[in-house]
Amino acid sequence: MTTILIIDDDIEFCETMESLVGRMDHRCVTAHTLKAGSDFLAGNDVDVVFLDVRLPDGNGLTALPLIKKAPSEPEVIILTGQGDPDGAELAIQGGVWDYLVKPTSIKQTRLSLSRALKYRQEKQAETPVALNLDNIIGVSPSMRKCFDLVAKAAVSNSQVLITGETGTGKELFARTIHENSARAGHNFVIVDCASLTETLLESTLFGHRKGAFTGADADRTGLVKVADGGTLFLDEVGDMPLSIQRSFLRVLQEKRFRPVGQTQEVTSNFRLIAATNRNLEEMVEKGQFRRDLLFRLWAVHLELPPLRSRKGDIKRLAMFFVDHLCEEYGVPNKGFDAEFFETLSAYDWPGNVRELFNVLEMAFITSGRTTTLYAMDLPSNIRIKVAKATLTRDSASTPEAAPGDTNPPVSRILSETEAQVSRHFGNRIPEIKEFKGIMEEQYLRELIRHTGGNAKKIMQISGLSKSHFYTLLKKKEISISSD
Ligand SMILES: Nc1ncnc2c1ncn2[C@@H]1O[C@H](COP(=O)(O)OP(=O)(O)OP(=O)(O)O)[C@@H](O)[C@H]1O
Repeated sequence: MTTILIIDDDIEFCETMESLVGRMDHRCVTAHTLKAGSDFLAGNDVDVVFLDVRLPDGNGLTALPLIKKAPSEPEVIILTGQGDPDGAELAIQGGVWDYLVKPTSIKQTRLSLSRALKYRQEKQAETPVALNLDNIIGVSPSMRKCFDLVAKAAVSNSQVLITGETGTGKELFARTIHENSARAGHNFVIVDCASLTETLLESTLFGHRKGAFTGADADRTGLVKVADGGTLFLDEVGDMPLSIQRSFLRVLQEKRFRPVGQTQEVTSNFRLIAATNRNLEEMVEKGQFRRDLLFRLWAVHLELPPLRSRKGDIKRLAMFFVDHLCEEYGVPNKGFDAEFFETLSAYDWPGNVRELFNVLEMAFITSGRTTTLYAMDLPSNIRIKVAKATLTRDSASTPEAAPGDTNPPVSRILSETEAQVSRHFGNRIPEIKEFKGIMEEQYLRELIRHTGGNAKKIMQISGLSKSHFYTLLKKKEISISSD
């Protein structure tokens, strides 16, 4: 459903907008401060933001760049009490869709909103959808942005620079770009610049003739040549010595090079994807990386987010990887106890997806033949860190705050339902009874979690009678203490 966010401190105006937007069949959310609006944008998909200029905690125009950079990259319409030509100019330069001065007519507001939404729809339809992303898991807005870039990179031939912390999937994304590109029928060649000495890196990249240096007892084809027609993936490019950066820049420009000890040049039509977890701009400033090479590398820049900033993906990644382990070990699929996921989401994952997969494999092995994975199966160092962090957080937060999870409860119910449905039914649409059953179960689990199992709050929020609530728990086999 299309979501419209109104950031305005005029409560009466917000109510008028809510009714206008509601009549257009869109969801409308209001925020009366910049902070409340930004918090909502950080965790939710928003299509259009109506933004006031003078707000109690700051100026809307100053906050515009941050609002435009929110994960869902919303369109922005400025709706201000004071018309100001300079402000309008500033806003348009900042990429706003429209600049309206209050009071505006209903017709004008509707028209502006409809146009912004139409533009957004067209913009989103531009993304190629035929990508094969079978091995990449992620539904968070930041990952969806990465998929859009993968799609653009796959249809182009330009250099790609992938940055991100260790274990965020740089190699996986590089391979995915290659496999979705016109070069897929040729080699995907990996060179790890960090693991080779300067001399070895040079001969690995460009090849050498027999006898070119001590130990060169046979001709060797360089990996740049092996990547002819395909993709060369330079991992840890920040570790490439300056002397090789110079020769490599020439190879990138001319697509020809001379193997060590050979007089004739060799050509190679390769596409370069480079990756690093280092800050190349900083390295350029310190004279450790060539600026001209950096400019060449980042024709397309894909920045992979750390796992701790997209905790909504942890559950799907875990289900994907444990299913894969079950298949590999030839055992029936395993289920998960709710606390298992809670512990995973409460941990910070400094080693990102690689660390998550290692931990899951340990838990999988510990669980032996049992058909469910419990938090107890996780390595004790993780459980201890989570327990300590939760204790510190609990003493400072409200009882309703779930550890490590910043999504609103309704989003959690919906995303849990979606995950369960896709797990059980794949692409098939379930019967309505089955679907309702799953949704009902997720609602109950979230309700218990949100209230910490407090019966009075449960009845207040849900409107259920005690007996009805306990009948439902029994039917769904949910125990209030373990959930
Ligand atoms: N979004 C994802 N979906 C599924 N698997 C993922 C995802 N991201 C990473 N992985 C898996 O995590 C592991 C680490 O990924 P990868 O080696 O690509 O990370 P990296 O960023 O290149 O790490 P490093 O910087 O240490 O070289 C791999 O097993 C990869 O398949």
